[in-house]
Amino acid sequence: MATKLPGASISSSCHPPSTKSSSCRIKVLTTRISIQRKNQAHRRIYKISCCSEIGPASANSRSQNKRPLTTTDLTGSIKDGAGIRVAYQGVSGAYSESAAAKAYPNCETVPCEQFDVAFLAVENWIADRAVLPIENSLGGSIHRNYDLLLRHRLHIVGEVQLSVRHCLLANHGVKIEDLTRVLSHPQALAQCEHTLTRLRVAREAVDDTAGAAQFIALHKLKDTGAVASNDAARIYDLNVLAQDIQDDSDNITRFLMLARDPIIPGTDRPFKTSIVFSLDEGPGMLYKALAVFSMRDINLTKMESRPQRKRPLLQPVGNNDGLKHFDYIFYCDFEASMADYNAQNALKHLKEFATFLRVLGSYPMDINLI
Ligand SMILES: O=C(O)C(=O)C[C@]1(C(=O)O)C=C[C@@H](O)C=C1
Repeated sequence: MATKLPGASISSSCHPPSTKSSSCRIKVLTTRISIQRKNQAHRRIYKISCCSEIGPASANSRSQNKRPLTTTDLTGSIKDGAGIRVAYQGVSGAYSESAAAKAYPNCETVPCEQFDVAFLAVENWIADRAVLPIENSLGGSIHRNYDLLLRHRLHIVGEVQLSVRHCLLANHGVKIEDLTRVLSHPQALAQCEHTLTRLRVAREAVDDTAGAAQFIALHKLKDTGAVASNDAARIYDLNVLAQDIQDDSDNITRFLMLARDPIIPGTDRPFKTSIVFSLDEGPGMLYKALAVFSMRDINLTKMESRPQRKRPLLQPVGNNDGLKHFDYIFYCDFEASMADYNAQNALKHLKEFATFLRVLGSYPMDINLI
């Protein structure tokens, strides 16, 4: 059968990165997304159109003997990830790819150049899910992804916590004392602050940890190392000069899984809900907002404030007429499911005085750390 996707359909001048689905013929393009093909150095440009279509490659490619799908097939495949394409930022060997594999073990991963490309890949049906780092126990929040959550319309459908163990990688024959420079993702460099200071090497930020490993391997650099995973060492054939170089052995990154549609929240296991809201300026406003949770005994697990990009400066009321101050939006995670009346009432209450409120997702908590 032809795969006619609802909403925006996709077209491209080359084949999609999927090796598993070959039944789609893709054409006509307007918006461009560059996605790095897994395990390949070259990049292919994918283009997306709102008016194009995905059709059958040919009548011959249709499978004659396929049995009809059942609901069991669907629920099973979401859980183990079979047939699901998961976009992540970076190249093969990035921690985000490991997070994707933890969430959807048999999924097909789709490497993307930037975080916003991963959002677009899902919005435009190139991928089914995006997996994005949101916070790290040593480095703190990944602000870019907070901003993108608000800018895009995807829903959080899950979270994954991953223990991140960094290695210092170099080409074969290179010794630690040969290194004058180390490349990695800014978060990874921050997580290895002490080790890198001790080594007295210059730090250079690149888009992702595995990209740093790929770069030093490709250019056969003898004076430059990379902070990346054991997987990256294996994939790009690099030597591991040092293991576990993060400042604390408990280095955990929390990733979010995003989808075009929300999941139906349950009460059968621990759930978390993520919201974003804004408030009027005034004393005690944030206190009042947080009280809607505390008075219902709902535990908050994370708060993050970000400047409102469209209204960064506020003209205050009262006698400070000349002064302007910043206007913020608040991201908040709490331990409750939106299927729970208590949580619904808390949000109804918050809505009475919040100037803006959006539920980003209600999803099962990750309680298995790996
Ligand atoms: O560069 C990678 O490998 C990533 O997956 C990104 C990222 C991040 O953005 O925090 C993910 C986990 C680690 O905390 C370091 C880097």
